[in-house]
Amino acid sequence: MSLLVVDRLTKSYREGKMAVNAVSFHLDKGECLGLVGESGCGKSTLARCLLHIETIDSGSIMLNGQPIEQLHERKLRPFRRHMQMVSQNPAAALNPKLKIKHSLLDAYEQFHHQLRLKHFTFTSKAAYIKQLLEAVELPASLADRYPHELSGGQRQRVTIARAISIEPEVIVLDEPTASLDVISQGAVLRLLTSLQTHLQLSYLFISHDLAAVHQMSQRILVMKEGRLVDQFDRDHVFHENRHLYTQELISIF
Ligand SMILES: Nc1ncnc2c1ncn2[C@@H]1O[C@H](COP(=O)(O)OP(=O)(O)OP(=O)(O)O)[C@@H](O)[C@H]1O
Repeated sequence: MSLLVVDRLTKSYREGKMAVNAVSFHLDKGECLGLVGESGCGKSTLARCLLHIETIDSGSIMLNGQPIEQLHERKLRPFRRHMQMVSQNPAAALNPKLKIKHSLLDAYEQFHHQLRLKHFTFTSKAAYIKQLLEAVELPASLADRYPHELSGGQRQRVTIARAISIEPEVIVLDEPTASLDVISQGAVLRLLTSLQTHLQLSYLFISHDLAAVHQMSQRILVMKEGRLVDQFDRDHVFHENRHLYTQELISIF
């Protein structure tokens, strides 16, 4: 059974203009599914709909076989811990007034009563924070700093640490390296791949960059103007049957 099944998900902001138009796909356990498309094609809207940050117009979202698209906060809670997001702007994702250690405890404090951690252990706040920082290859000394005292790459590692802190099954990675320089981008992608293996995570990896999507993903979805126009296994990227739009993306690959 697939972990996440999305069926004909549709979202419009304004009458007649679909940001996401009847998008269907599934994500299997342990898989990294790539979603590529140019700016404005609806990738972030799709991500926000999956996380219930946006309401949807129609369609369904099944997580572990349960439909979640209509659930309201109380009933949604048990599912929220299974799906986390890392977004493109770590500066906006972290509260500037909180020290890193407090941001890292945020998800644990919300969900601790329903957690049974397999990889991390919570013996004390300090020990837990140390494990999380280690997992994303950051020094423990960063725990007492504020977000503005970190580099962009370090901040993104903190948001990744926060996402994995409650050991979700799915992480939606929405352009996780968009704000980073090329060297940090490579390092963060390698970290994400290593965490995926160690923590048995499933990713929906969203990017406008086909090269990054190709590096990370076993299967790739291509989105254009709100619709999925192509999907294929990683090894079939150069196949002659690729959609014209995919071929365009490949030409700038
Ligand atoms: N809050 C909003 N209100 C109205 N329209 C929106 C809103 N958010 C996005 N849109 C519109 O929906 C469409 C899809 O935007 P979205 O941000 O999902 O695309 P994207 O592929 O993630 O782009 P980018 O990579 O630049 O973030 C665009 O036409 C955008 O202008």
